[in-house]
Amino acid sequence: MIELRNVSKVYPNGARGLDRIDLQIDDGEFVVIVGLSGAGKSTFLRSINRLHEISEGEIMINGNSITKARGNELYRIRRDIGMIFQNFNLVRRSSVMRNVLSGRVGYHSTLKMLLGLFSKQDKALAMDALKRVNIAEKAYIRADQLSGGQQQRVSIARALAQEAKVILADEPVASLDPITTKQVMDDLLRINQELHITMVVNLHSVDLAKAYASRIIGLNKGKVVFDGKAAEATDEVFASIYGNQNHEQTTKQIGVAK
Ligand SMILES: Nc1ncnc2c1ncn2[C@@H]1O[C@H](COP(=O)(O)OP(=O)(O)OP(=O)(O)O)[C@@H](O)[C@H]1O
Repeated sequence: MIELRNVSKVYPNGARGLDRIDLQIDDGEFVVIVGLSGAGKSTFLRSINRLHEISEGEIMINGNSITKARGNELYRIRRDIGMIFQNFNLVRRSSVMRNVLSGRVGYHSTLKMLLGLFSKQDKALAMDALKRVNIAEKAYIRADQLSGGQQQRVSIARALAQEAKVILADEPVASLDPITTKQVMDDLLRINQELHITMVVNLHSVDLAKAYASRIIGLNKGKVVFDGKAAEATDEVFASIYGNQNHEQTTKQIGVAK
C-alpha cells in the first residue's frame, strides 16, 4: 500500500508541485493520474519513490516511511518500486537481455553487477519477464534496434525482473502511435491483473484513462480535484479537472469520447 500523508512539494524556485495530498493506493489498484500539463503528475509519481524529495508530509510504502528511510532501508523500499518512463530509459547499446537483467541489480553486490555476474535464476527470471511482454525472441538484439513500443516493453520487462510490487509509469505511451499505445497499455493491464502489481500511471489521454483505470485521480495545480472510480469520471468531472475552459472546448481538446 502507498500512503501519502499531507504531502506538499515546493520546488526551490517556489513552484508548487504538490499541495497537501492525502490519499492511499491499495495493493493491486490500477490508478491513472490525469491533469493539465504542469498539474503535478510527474512530481506526484517521482515523489512516491523519492526521485524527488517532498517538502512536507510523509509517504509510506507498505507501512515503511520512504520519506525518512536512509541507506539500506531506502534501497530495499525502492527495490519494490519499478519505474517506466516516456523515453524508456534503456541502455541503448546493450542487448535487450542485459537491460532486463539490470532490474536485478538491487539484489546483488555492486562488484558482482560491475562484472556482469548474473545467476541462472536471474537469467530465467529475465527471460520469463520478456515472455510476459511477448518479446522473448528479441532477447539478444541491441535495444536501439527495437521499435519504440518494443523498447517500452523491455522497460516493463525490466520492472518485472526487478520483482517490483508497484510500477510507476510516467507518460509511458506519450511517444507511441495509437496501435502500439494499445499494446503497451494492454501489457500493463494484463500484468496488473495476472501478477497483482499495483499500477500508478500518468496519462495525457482521458480516453485511455477511462479505458484502463480502475481509479482516476485528477490533479490541478498540485491539488487532488477528483479521486474516484473510472466509471464515476464523467465529462463534467474531466472538465473540472482540466480547469477554467468551457466544457465543450475542454472535452474537444482532451478527446473525451461523445
Ligand atoms: N525541476 C523543477 N523545478 C522547478 N519547478 C518544477 C520542476 N519540475 C516541475 N516544476 C513545476 O511543478 C509543477 C508541476 O510540474 P509537473 O512536471 O509535476 O507537472 P505534470 O502534470 O507532470 O506536467 P506534464 O504533463 O507537462 O509533464 C509545475 O508548475 C512545474 O512548472
